[in-house]
Amino acid sequence: MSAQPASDVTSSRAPLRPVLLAVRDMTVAFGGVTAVNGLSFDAHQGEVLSVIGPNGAGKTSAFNCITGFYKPSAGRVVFDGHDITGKRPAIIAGRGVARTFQNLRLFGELTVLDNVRAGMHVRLRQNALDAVLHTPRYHRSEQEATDEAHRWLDFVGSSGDRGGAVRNLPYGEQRRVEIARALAREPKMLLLDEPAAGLNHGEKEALLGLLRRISELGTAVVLIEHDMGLVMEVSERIVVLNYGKEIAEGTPHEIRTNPAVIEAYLGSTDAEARAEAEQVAQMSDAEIFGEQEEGRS
Ligand SMILES: Nc1ncnc2c1ncn2[C@@H]1O[C@H](COP(=O)(O)OP(=O)(O)OP(=O)(O)O)[C@@H](O)[C@H]1O
Repeated sequence: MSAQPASDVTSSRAPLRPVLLAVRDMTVAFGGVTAVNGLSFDAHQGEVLSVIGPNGAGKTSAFNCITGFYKPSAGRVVFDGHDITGKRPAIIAGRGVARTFQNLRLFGELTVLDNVRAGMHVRLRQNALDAVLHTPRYHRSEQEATDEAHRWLDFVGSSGDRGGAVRNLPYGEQRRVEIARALAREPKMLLLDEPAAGLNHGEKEALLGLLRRISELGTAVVLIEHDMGLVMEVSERIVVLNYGKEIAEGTPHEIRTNPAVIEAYLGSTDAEARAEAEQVAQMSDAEIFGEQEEGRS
């Protein structure tokens, strides 16, 4: 199937790059709860797209369907021209989709380097015989993997001890290692579920730069995030969910001024969602967009 742009939503500044991910009429139901309700959106090659919405809006459920952890009850997911609807996570990962989770999923007892090398395992040119016999090819391939793991750790700005157990690193460092591991798969698309959660101000600034560097590699970044400052600064487009439905899609400026979005956040009974809305309301356009426009011109 050739992915057609979603027709039921509008964006005044449609990206010119080809569609990489096309989600169409996707519904996810758990018993009586419809977590995602007829969701359609596109993500384009190399863009940074954020998926936002109040708690329980269906963001993580949508991610879980795209990456094969849940099967949608209806609808289709097409990635890079392939129908991946309901396929297993390993198959979808093999197509070039990598992700991180809301809660860290690193191998805590393994070293930082081994965690990242685990991410590239699928790409290593080794066979079981090489591994058992420790052939020169095996040693070469192991050395290449180690060198590459160091490069990805440098890329994400990791400064912790790479030979020690990952669980001993501070939380923000572990987050970086998780992103390095996902990047080591050399994905076409990286989905990040709340990467800024638990980070301090400096770490969020570093994350912002990292997200831009990832998109400059040509990797599409799809982000679930509650930190509206980060979302508004880094995103080219934003998709907004509420009660499982898409209520808006557009540029940061369009989203920030969209009455349905303001209503969804300000009308929420969730204090965190209201705080997010206020955070955006208090930011000036120059604050949000000035630096971005400059950086991208
Ligand atoms: N495995 C599950 N079983 C039953 N209900 C679920 C399951 N996963 C999610 N839900 C429900 O689906 C709805 C959407 O949840 P989801 O976690 O996708 O929202 P979210 O937008 O990611 O929220 P948050 O911002 O809090 O992470 C919620 O009502 C949630 O309770």
